[in-house]
Amino acid sequence: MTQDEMKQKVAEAALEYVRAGTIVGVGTGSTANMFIDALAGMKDEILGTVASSEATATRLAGHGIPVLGLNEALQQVDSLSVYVDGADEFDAERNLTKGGGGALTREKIVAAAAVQFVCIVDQTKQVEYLGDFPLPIEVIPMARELIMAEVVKLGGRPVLRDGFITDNGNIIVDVHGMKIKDPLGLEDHLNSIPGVVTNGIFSHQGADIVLMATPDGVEKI
Ligand SMILES: O=C[C@H](O)[C@H](O)[C@H](O)COP(=O)(O)O
Repeated sequence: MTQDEMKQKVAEAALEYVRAGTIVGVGTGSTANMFIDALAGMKDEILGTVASSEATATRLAGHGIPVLGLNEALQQVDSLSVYVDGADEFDAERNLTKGGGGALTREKIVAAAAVQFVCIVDQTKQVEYLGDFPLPIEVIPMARELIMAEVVKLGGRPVLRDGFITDNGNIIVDVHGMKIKDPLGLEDHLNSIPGVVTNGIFSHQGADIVLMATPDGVEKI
């Protein structure tokens, strides 16, 4: 089975967590895109969606799936019923690294607004420790050098994501070479540096359920 076929299977499996009459948070990336395509079959059953990026909003709208702003949604309901999104890495405690597509900040916000975070991945994303995948940090542009210097002090190798601007108008610094043994502590520490918008460790907003596709089927972790 190819990686794309595994992504397809796990995207379809996530439909089980979509409840009729609710607002659904939708992630960003190639796996989330397959979920969006599958969700199109349920578009008349749900109240609407909240998108974690402009790209996701465009894809949802292309299927005729209603897209609401988060503020608008939370004026109608107390919380989103579920947030479905992919990840770049996950560990046994369902801590995640996200932001390979640069959508980490809005993803974290939408995840925080949902009762349940269902993460959809294929088996290539499973790790013992986060950090093999370079950790993205969304940064206010004027703070770039300050933050890169702080990352070096922590033992990481910061690399500016060349020519990339987030949906929020900021830049991304990818941190290479970190073995992340304390995801919660590093998430908090990096977020305490002035100029950091957020970083791609999802430990506070870790997944409630990871659905992992393997060639033998979809496992629930
Ligand atoms: O910013 C991007 C997101 O965090 C994605 O969820 C993550 O990069 C995984 O994407 P994919 O499903 O394409 O591997």
